[in-house]
Amino acid sequence: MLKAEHITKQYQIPGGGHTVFDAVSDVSIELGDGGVAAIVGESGSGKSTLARVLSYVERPDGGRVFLDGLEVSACRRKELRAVRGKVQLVMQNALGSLDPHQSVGSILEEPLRLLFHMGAEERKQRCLELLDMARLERDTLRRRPDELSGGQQKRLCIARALAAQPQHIIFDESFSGLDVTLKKQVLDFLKELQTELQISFLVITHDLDTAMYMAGTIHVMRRGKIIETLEHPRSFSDFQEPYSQELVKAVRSKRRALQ
Ligand SMILES: Nc1ncnc2c1ncn2[C@@H]1O[C@H](COP(=O)(O)OP(=O)(O)OP(=O)(O)O)[C@@H](O)[C@H]1O
Repeated sequence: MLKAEHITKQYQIPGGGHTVFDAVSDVSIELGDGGVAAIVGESGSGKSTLARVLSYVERPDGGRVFLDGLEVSACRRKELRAVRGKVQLVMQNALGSLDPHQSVGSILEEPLRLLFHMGAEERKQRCLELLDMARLERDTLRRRPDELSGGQQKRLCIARALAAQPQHIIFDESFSGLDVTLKKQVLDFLKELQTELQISFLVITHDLDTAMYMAGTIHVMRRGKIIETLEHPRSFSDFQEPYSQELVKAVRSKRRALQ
């Protein structure tokens, strides 16, 4: 269970001297083991900042983050080693987050060596399993990331996240930049994977449609705060907050534009 209590994260206002603002303000959220949740909100609402705090890439300025009862937000670097890899963050820019000089094989082998100290033969075997899980051809192993399609690059990022044997994977706008058909393929693949592995997924998106398609629990975020949380919404009309209704309108107009 990943649990955040009263998280606040501040940044300096650009050009504002030492004046700070709350990018995330008093957010509490719980991610159970298994299941899919989503955070939806427009650009700048604090979603990525919260994702970085939840995956202990950044420390909060206020509040606490717990993983299975361990207060990770208070852990020193050395203490974090025990839980390294348990929360994985998959970013929007797949290619940018992959080393272009490394082969797919060495990208996948790195976490296996660092986290599990696997020997060469075991690593090779595990890499093949990871490719299978991510529905990538086995001969992908020798290729470089820039030789893969956009969809394959996303799958590689997912395979790399899976290499760490995580309990939670946070997908931060990981599906934007894909065309409609490819996006649906990736989302369907993730749903299958989640059912198969029972890892908890947190999907971060500005698109309410994606959130509804993927998640059982939907948190709506605005100006650093979670303003509405719905469990298993059946339709857009379940959303009550006026801002959530604005997101609904955005989905409807996007659907009209695609017709
Ligand atoms: N490292 C940083 N330093 C200073 N300000 C930052 C930093 N990271 C984010 N911010 C600011 O914090 C606010 C929230 O940004 P964040 O990226 O978390 O929003 P978001 O909802 O993920 O947006 P998007 O959907 O565009 O990625 C924004 O005003 C952003 O400019």
